[in-house]
Amino acid sequence: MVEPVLSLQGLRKNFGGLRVTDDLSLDVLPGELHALIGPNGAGKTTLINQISGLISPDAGRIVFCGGDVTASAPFERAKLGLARSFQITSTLPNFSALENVSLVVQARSGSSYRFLGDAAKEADLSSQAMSALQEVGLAHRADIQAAHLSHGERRALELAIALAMQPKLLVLDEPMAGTGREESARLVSVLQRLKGRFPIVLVEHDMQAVFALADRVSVLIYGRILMTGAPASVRSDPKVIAAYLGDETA
Ligand SMILES: Nc1ncnc2c1ncn2[C@@H]1O[C@H](COP(=O)(O)OP(=O)(O)OP(=O)(O)O)[C@@H](O)[C@H]1O
Repeated sequence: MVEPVLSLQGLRKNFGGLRVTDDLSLDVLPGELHALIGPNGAGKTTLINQISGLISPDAGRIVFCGGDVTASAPFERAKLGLARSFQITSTLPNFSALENVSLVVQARSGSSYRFLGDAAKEADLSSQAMSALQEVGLAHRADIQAAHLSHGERRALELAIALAMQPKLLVLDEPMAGTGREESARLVSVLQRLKGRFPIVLVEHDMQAVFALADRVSVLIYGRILMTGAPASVRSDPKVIAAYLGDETA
């Protein structure tokens, strides 16, 4: 049996009297792009906040790469390789695209630069950061301040930052939100290229993107998984159509 990279086991979360995560179990397998879809208020953000450690579940367990991280802080999970890219862009606006990625490469590499001189260190940081920018199609914008990038380019920059972290799991919270049709298509093709290298959990309302990218889709309704399956079977499932997709499949 394949060991899941991430295993959510019987998670439960209440906000006051409202049960937002309801005995939820879900496995993310090596290399898969696992999309999480569902109507507004279904509990998707609350769930990924529990995965990244911003919110503690009231009950249940979160196992990441074989270890129990239920009680671990977000930075501890990040150190283990759990990378999350936020719904609201989180780049440093006054730094160039290259500097934004270089900072992450530097933080990750840490003490491995101890024996290098400043110039060699600088060159190595830049070349690693540049190759992450290349992978997301932003190399030609390397010297532009993040504040001056388009919305879609900033989303791509976030992906480059996530790549530079060399994650064991990448959690993406609505990467297509606020992007136009063209930018969204460009992000889909970047994700097409990245997928398979590490598992990705993708929360996204753009169903075209979800069905183009996902290996498996989980549908969340009222804090519960209604169904997990291949995109084609989810898309044609009467329960899913009734609860969420409606006309979107037409
Ligand atoms: N900190 C909180 N305190 C109280 N209620 C909350 C809190 N965070 C979320 N909720 C409620 O929990 C429910 C699920 O919210 P959540 O943001 O997880 O849904 P979602 O599926 O991500 O929605 P969307 O697609 O609109 O982003 C909603 O009813 C929301 O109002």
